[in-house]
Amino acid sequence: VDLSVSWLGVNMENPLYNASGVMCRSREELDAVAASAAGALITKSCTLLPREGNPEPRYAKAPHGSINSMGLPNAGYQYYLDYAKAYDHQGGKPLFVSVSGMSLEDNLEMLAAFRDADLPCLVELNLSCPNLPGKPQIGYDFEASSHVLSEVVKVYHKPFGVKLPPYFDPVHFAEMASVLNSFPSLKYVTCINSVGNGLVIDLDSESVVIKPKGGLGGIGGDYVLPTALANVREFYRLLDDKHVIGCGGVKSGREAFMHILAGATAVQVGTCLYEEGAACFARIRDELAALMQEKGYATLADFRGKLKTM
Ligand SMILES: O=C(O)c1[nH]c(=O)[nH]c(=O)c1I
Repeated sequence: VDLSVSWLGVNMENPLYNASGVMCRSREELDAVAASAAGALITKSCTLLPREGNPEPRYAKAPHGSINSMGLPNAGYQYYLDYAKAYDHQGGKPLFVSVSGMSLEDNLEMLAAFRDADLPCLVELNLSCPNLPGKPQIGYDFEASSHVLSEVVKVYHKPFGVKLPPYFDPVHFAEMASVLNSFPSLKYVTCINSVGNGLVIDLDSESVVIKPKGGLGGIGGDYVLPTALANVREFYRLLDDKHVIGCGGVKSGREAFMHILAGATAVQVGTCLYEEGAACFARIRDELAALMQEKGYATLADFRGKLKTM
């Protein structure tokens, strides 16, 4: 079977890569993803200046997934710009850069720097960090999203993507799709970011499991698969001439297959990568290949977006 994906001028030998935020904050972590069976890699969302992030513990494994309130810890955009400048873009694994400025001005300054560096990597603008106390998720404010994107396209003229929060209402899917469709150079969306502000309780200690925000954090893993699949399918259906990247609940070839069936061009792995390590990519890749073989599909295009309804 052929697991390759070619999209937006990049070629991936398989559709799997890390979710931004997991195994991608340092060059050592990024190199580990690049050295694994992953088909691509994406950096931790970056800010203008380096950030420590929230107090620890700020990530915890939960019975069916994970909770995190990292608070955007990152080395600052220059670090990832330098990594991108040194990266072997011809090596066959596309590098994506995630940008999540603390303000529109910061986003524009970082995007101008990436523009001027004229690198082959694709930029993913994060509109959905749920863990900055006092800062609402841009993606939940349709007017703010439209304003941010209007300013972004004045500065950044190359194709780019956005990381979206999960939506839970058909009216919201339609509203956000309408905003996104008015930006032709916005060529992909990654659905979904963690399900914001969940609360995991440990019964033995009768306590929350992470320190920031009284224990509130973004939820990932098995808990979010149905929501992730719904967002992939709805935006696949509603967006014009854009790709959808699936993220959420992928821990085997089965969930990767589901995301692609729902319309995903490629698929990111977060919680499972955090817990299992980079070996998960070869395992999930092989499971996906076996599933395709079993079902008689030779390529991803044979079943992409072909989810049956009743
Ligand atoms: O807390 C984080 O750093 C974080 N955590 C997430 O779950 N999603 C995000 O986009 C971010 I920027």
